Amino acid sequence: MIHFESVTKDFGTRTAVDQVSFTIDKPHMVGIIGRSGAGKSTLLRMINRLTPATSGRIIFNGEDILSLKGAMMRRWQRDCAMVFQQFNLVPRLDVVTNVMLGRLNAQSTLKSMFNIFSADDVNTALAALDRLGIVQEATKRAEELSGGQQQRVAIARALMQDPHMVLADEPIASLDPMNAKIVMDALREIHERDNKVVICNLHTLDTARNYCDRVIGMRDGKVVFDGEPELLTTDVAREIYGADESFNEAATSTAIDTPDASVRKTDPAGAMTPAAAAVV
Ligand SMILES: Nc1ncnc2c1ncn2[C@@H]1O[C@H](COP(=O)(O)OP(=O)(O)OP(=O)(O)O)[C@@H](O)[C@H]1O
Repeated sequence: MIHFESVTKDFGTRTAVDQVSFTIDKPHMVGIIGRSGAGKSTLLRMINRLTPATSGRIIFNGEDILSLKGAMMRRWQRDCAMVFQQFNLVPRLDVVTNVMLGRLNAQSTLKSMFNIFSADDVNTALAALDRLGIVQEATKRAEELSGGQQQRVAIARALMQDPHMVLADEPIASLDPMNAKIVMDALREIHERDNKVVICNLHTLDTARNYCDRVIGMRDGKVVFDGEPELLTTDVAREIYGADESFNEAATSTAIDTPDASVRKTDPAGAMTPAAAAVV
């Protein structure tokens, strides 16, 4: 599906991502972990073309997406929707318009300039908000919502792009554990129900273990671990984080409580329960 070949990013003399190669050949939910500065965000931003790579190739459907330009590049950016730590909503715009902004790349410049959306756009946006359990907030301004709600709006906006894959750059880093769980449940549900690749940068080991099918560990720009979460032992984690014997996993925990042992084994028809969605 997507193949990384010696992908490298230098910022001046600093190599943020160093010859990274791996393949995602199944619609997995992939977690990327590592200490601050390991290169996680830079890697994700290169996929989405927000940060230009220094060298290497990222092949998707036989095409090197790092060489796409103009309309083809914008098309690719629509195909791999990005969710950010700080949500990146337009605070004064209402929620449903924020969601419809996910369609901007798909319509004419004139329509985009005046935020002209069709009835179909409105209905699709409302359906996305409904799926995320926040359709009742559709007419509120984005700034009136809690952080967890705003992140769900951002995910609805990503869905509006009808992407091949969703990239999430530390989507729960600004959230409390309850909201973190709701947002991770939502990403997992998108992965399971729509069979989409979700690549998620995470600070916390327990979240990666609970939600991801595959975990990639980065250290100093290099991939130092790539495997199923079951293989992510404390020793391996110590290696990824470059920590000594005193390494305490709890220090990387968001304490997300997953009551049913593992959400990775939930009902594929809908991992996010309305009850969970209604809490925020
Ligand atoms: N625009 C930039 N200019 C210069 N250096 C940068 C830039 N962006 C990132 N870096 C450097 O690249 C390295 C990797 O940064 P990156 O943000 O990718 O790491 P990260 O693993 O996502 O960290 P965090 O978890 O703190 O977000 C760091 O040393 C960082 O200082």
